[in-house]
Amino acid sequence: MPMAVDVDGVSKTYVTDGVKTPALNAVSLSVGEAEFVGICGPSGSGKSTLLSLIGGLERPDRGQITVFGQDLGALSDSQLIDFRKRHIGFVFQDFYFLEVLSVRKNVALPLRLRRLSRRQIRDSVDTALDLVGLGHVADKRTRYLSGGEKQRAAIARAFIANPGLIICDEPTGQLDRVNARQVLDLLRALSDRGTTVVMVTHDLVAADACDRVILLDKGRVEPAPRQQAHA
Ligand SMILES: Nc1ncnc2c1ncn2[C@@H]1O[C@H](COP(=O)(O)OP(=O)(O)OP(=O)(O)O)[C@@H](O)[C@H]1O
Repeated sequence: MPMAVDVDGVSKTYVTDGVKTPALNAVSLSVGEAEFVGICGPSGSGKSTLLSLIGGLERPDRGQITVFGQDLGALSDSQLIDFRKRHIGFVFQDFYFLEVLSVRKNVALPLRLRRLSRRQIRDSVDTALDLVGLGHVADKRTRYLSGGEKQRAAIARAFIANPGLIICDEPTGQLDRVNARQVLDLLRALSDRGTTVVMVTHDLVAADACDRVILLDKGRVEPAPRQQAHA
């Protein structure tokens, strides 16, 4: 399977007011193209740090992160921003919507950097909103959406520019069972059509929806549990 993400010997320590907090320690892992991978582990184990390093939002102290064959460490800050815009979609718990704008305008934002006509943007946004079941609220301001609707709008915004990789931090964390299922089904559909999905989650149902789960503990990857031999 071709690899979408390669993390090789990555360490990260935060330093705040002279206090060092190790977050990741010699982490190595790979995620295949179109794989849907969950990252689980106790609070403080380094899940969000790993996600932001893979997403190129932060840089590691040591080690190498390669996304679709590109060593992120070899890119300047502006090249990294450009790489993120072209290849990575983000779904965070805080939605970072421009709340005074409509759902349609928020979802269209990643397309504004592309040379597309208004008509092409409108068609893409309509298709994306239909896919996440939000066509009927396209002209509402995002501040008036429910939690589940906001999460689905965030997913539409993450995939509208067709990135190869989508990373999500607790996308079902604040949702009831029905809305969580819808979000997981959407992420599965994206993976089925070739998008790589990496998702941090505490939720067992969400973890169960993944092709594979990577366990972190105290900044290290836990070895995958061995298959139990049945008597
Ligand atoms: N910006 C930061 N500055 C200082 N320390 C940080 C920062 N971000 C994370 N940390 C620390 O790094 C460690 C790993 O944090 P991280 O947020 O990656 O864990 P997590 O597994 O995502 O936790 P949670 O499940 O609670 O969100 C923790 O000890 C945390 O306090």
